[in-house]
Amino acid sequence: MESIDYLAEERKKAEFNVDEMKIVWAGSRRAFEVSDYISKLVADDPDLSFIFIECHRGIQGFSKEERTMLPRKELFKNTLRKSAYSWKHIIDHQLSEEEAERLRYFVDEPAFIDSHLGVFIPAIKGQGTKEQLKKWLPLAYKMQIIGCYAQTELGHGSNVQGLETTATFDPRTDEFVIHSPTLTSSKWWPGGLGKVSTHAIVYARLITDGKDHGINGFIVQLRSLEDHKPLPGITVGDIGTKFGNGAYNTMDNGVLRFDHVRIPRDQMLMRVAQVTKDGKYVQSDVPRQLLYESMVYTRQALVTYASGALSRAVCIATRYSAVRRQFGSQNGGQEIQVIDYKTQQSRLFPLLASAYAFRFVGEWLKWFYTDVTQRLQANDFSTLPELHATTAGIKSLTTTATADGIEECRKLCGGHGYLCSSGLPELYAVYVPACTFEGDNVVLLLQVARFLMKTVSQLSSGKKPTGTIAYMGKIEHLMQCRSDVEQAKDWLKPSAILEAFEARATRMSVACAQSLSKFDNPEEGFQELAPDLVEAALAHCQLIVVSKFIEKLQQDIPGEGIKQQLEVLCCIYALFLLHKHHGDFLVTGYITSKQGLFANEQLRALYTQVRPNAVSLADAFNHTDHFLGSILGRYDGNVYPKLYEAAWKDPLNESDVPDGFDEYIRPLLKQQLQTARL
Ligand SMILES: Cc1cc2nc3c(=O)[nH]c(=O)nc-3n(C[C@H](O)[C@H](O)[C@H](O)COP(=O)(O)OP(=O)(O)OC[C@H]3O[C@@H](n4cnc5c(N)ncnc54)[C@H](O)[C@@H]3O)c2cc1C
Repeated sequence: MESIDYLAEERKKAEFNVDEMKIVWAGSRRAFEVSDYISKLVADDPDLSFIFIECHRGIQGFSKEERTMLPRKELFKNTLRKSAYSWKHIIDHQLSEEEAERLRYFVDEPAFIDSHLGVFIPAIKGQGTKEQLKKWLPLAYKMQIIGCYAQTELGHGSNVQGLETTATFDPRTDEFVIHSPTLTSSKWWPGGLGKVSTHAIVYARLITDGKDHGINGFIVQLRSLEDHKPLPGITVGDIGTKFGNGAYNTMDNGVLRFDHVRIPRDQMLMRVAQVTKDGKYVQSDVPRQLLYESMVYTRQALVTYASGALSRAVCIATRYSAVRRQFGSQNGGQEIQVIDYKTQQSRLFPLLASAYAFRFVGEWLKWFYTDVTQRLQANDFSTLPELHATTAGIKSLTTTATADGIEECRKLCGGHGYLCSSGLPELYAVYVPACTFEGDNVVLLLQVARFLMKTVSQLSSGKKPTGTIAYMGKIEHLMQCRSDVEQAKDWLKPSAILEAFEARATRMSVACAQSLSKFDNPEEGFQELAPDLVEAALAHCQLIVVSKFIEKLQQDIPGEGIKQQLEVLCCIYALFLLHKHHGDFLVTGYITSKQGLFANEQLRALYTQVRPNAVSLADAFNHTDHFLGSILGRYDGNVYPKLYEAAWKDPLNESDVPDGFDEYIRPLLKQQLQTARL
């Protein structure tokens, strides 16, 4: 039977070509085609016809339907099955590395394989010598070994220098002895460690000849490759159930302890520093920051994932807001679609705009990361500090905004948003640790602040700032200029927006630097002023996102109405931030309160402009119903019958009379609690 599209009227209102926008969203026609093909491969799961996999309740293929209802052990086993099944797909369909990454993305289930491919392999690539790459990468790429990234300990995460695990060199046997000297030195959190990984990159204090040389990475085998049992001296397990149903509980985040475990000397990752046979510590000319290159890689990737996660929540909330009606029926007509309420628009449309903004800054960050890594190969390390600060800052900004945005989308869906079948609770639960892993978001902004303070302090020495901090080169102008906005529509000019964000960021950084200079001890000053420094760092990062969106619009973007829509979204993103952080712009003296009110007036007008296009802008994300995993966000908008249907699939509804009636409900009703066995 032909299905009805309940959102067809909304789709007819679009003032742009949705198919062309899908390509802009994907980054290129090729990227779109790969994503489209792989997402459908996963959603349709064609191999199911001949593969029979026995599983709890008959779950097969890439189904996600019952994930939030499964007990942890079954959930985890099912994830193992899906990972193996994905790997089989990758081999059977001879998928490229890019396609394989897309496949894992659309399978949409955190698993050990993510740590293996996403951090273990990049860590070896970034920190290993040529010989080490030759030995370990083929094994890892074929999954003959499975690895994880074991840095965080029970006692220390953010403070990497505080890690306690030791790697002491024994020149007699040419080995390192890996040891966990205290309870707090237990490795704690690494994904894939608990139950699956056979190997780990273990970060430990390198000790040779009684001297501590700081933290270094070591490849350590944890489990037998025959029976998967932990090797002698290794204690390893899962750290326990995490937040939410389903969600990140598919991942075996682990705990690991070492009791004097010996590994050969050549399992120390030696690109940055070496230990010779006689125990001499030799630092190479490669900067120590490269030790954390894999974190930089992961952080830039997390920015694109942020746009993906936010776009899912926004897609669900936008479609549902167009389906949902409340109040305002006249003469027996239909009630108002909740998407037409200005309050709904003022909460939803900035998130829609943010999803696009994060997409474009993610695209740019990927380019920047590639550019810096190419320079590194030519021993040019000049842009490495900027890359560190930028990936840290943009990861922090986008993941915080995305986690908050998903929760806002849940609220935008009212009561039904609280049901797991809306897809939003699980999306939030699975996403929110991104604010913590790969660096706590506040700690990351403090790193950006250090970079900014250094930049400001170097301005007087004549060092010309470049790249994302080039704007500081215009410090004299930016410290004294005033906004020339005279009416609301003047805020549509990219130059007006850009100067506002540059002036605000510069003034906040300079104010922090001036306050810092009053302290005799700069470190004490930094601690005291940390909240202001975090705000200055955020202002700088918001400027980057806004400026990259504006830069994107300067490119040639073909397609009917595409550029106009993106211009509207760009202005919504920037003016929403200006409205939200109104105080910053006022206090730093760049705008008057009247100009602030103009920004808000313009914002409201932009919401009206985006309204007819909202559903189509969400369609342009090209999410399949399988990937969205949401009844509220269904493409066809057929929400109510499907919600009703889904309720009856809950295990509680398997019988009319619940298990426990005889023991606990009947005695209550019959006033027999005194004799009941409770
Ligand atoms: C789901 C998940 C997966 C993970 N996967 C891995 C993995 O694969 N491998 C791995 O090694 N680790 C992993 N981790 C660990 C993760 O990297 C750490 O949790 C993270 O770096 C934060 O460190 P922490 O837990 O020590 O937080 P803490 O640093 O203890 O943070 C606690 C609070 O203190 C604040 N704080 C800390 N330092 C400062 C400071 N200098 N100034 C101001 N405030 C500060 C923070 O902002 C935060 O509010 C994972 C964590 C999670 C949640």
